[in-house]
Amino acid sequence: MFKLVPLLDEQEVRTLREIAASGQFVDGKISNPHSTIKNNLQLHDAAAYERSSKILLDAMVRNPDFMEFTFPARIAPPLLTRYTPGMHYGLHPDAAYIPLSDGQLRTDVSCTVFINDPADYDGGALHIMLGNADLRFKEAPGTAIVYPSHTLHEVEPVTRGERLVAITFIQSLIPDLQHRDLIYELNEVAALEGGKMDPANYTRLQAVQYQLLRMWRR
Ligand SMILES: O=C(O)CCC(=O)C(=O)O
Ligand SMILES: [Fe+2]
Repeated sequence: MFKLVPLLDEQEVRTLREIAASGQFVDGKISNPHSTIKNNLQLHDAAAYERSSKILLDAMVRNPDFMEFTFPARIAPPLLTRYTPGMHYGLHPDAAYIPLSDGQLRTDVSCTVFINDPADYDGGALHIMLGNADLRFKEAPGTAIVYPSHTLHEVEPVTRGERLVAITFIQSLIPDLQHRDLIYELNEVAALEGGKMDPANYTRLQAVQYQLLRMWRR
């Protein structure tokens, strides 16, 4: 359902901060002109966007936790966004589709990568509602939180300092959240315990894993 993934090393975090420090940011409404709840800044600088999104995409694609949890078919180029005091992003579900240069991407999984230190700002937690439960994330630099795009979530107002994150959206090969979670769990347990199993039973377990993929992977 949710997963925290250690995504970036210190050097990558440093480079992304440098890119943010020298890149031009504009009002985030540029990509949601009719939004009344989005109040943040986003990177708007083609060269900086290309460099930063490549660092983030490369880190995602080589990270087994990220890949095995989200089953990406496509990942939108991650975008650096910044919140200064008074900025926030009100409660919303993510739009079902977002336009990309190579066609629309269906948002199954949303992702925030924390770039600056939580001690550098007050407020600014990513608040996600899961049924009646309220979850708040304000993670260490380099950590990513991945969560289902349909959940209602918000960025609480920043009251001091600066919140710098990268955000992206993933279209999953297994669009159904329950299916994706079940396959992830089954694969995890098989990877952790398979070596200790009677080989004949492990073969039977693999047959189930493969057949579920045939049924649920799109
Ligand atoms: O900044 C974040 O953590 C999330 C932003 C968000 O919800 C969005 O861009 O849709
Ligand atoms: Fe969102």
